[in-house]
Amino acid sequence: MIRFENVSKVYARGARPALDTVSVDVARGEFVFLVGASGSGKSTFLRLALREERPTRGKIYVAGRDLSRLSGWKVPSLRRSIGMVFQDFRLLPNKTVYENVAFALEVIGKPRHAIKTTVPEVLEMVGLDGKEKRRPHELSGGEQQRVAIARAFVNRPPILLADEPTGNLDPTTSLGIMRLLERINRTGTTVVMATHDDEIVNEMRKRVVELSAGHVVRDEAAGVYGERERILPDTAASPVLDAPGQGERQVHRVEVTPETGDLEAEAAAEAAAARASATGSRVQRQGALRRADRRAAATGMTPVVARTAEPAAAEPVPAEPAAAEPAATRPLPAEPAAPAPAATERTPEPAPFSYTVPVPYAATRPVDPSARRPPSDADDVVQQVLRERAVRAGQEG
Ligand SMILES: Nc1ncnc2c1ncn2[C@@H]1O[C@H](COP(=O)(O)OP(=O)(O)OP(=O)(O)O)[C@@H](O)[C@H]1O
Repeated sequence: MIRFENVSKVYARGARPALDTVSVDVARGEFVFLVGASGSGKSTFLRLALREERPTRGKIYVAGRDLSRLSGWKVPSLRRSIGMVFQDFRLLPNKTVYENVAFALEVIGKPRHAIKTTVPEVLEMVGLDGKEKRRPHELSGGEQQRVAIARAFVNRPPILLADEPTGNLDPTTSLGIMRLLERINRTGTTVVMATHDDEIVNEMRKRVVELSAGHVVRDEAAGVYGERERILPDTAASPVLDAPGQGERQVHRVEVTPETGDLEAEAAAEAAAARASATGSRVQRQGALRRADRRAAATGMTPVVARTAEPAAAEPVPAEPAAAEPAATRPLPAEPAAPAPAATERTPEPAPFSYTVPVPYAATRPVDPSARRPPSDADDVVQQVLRERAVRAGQEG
């Protein structure tokens, strides 16, 4: 259904190939996770399959078409056979849920009566019946992603490509989205999903293709996410706080060191710190770190980096299962335990645990405010911490 033969892609100003001699064959009806560090080439792979980019070398076949021979006027026909879902939903803000989905059919010239029957069906399938008249800003992040999936799937394309579709969502909502994508896959649709979500990849046990600096370094049936340390070295910089089997959980005081003055990045960093210090499991904390990294990235900042971690206190806990344990024996971790109201109040010793948002990078990704997650408890905590900090600063000043 999708075949890359020795495909390389060098962007005009790229220092190195974004993809380098990549060969991947995705059969009809498969579900494939594309994993790899930021910049490893996942989105480039998806864009090439969509003919948004053209390869520098190599051949790409999608839905029976040789993309190198596809003339420009046939590209819309190719794209009709591919549904695309993005991390930031990309809904039309002034259109209702119904209109957003109907629009995808209108632009390909579907008759009005067909649209009238198809749209309600697909909205019911994604669990949004009753919300047809809402606009995107009146929906939660998960609901917005469901609309985006409905829009991508309403034409029943044989292929669905998803670029970090759960990147802006909390774990429970992400799980619902994954169930939906799995259902779509069971209808026979081939799904290729780029993701950093290790919990989901480990849970679902689908084929995993791992990219590293533009090379395929792993192609594994029923695979797992892989070594986080290798794929995401920034979170690996954080020593594992309670390694499995050691039987000890460490409680940490949290100090956040934002260097940018950017409130949103600061909030994201602080949420990471607060969540990471909450007494959850190792897997939960790693999930919290990852989500906070994503949130920091969504604000246009580099991911949160854990710099140091030392124990401030210890309490016994039972040993944890390893993250890579088979899905059958490891339920998807729950949302991390609610962080303490102010992490800094939980232990008396200062700053053994420190986070920083090192360098802002000029917004390479525009931030769509409508794509942001609705506020969570953790956000309230962040706001409270920031308010307290402002009060303290006022007192000291
Ligand atoms: N339009 C572009 N022009 C120049 N270089 C680009 C362009 N798009 C991507 N790149 C570069 O190509 C490489 C691969 O980028 P790509 O977006 O495919 O990675 P990714 O694995 O999807 O990353 P992420 O997980 O952060 O989304 C990176 O080095 C990136 O900087």
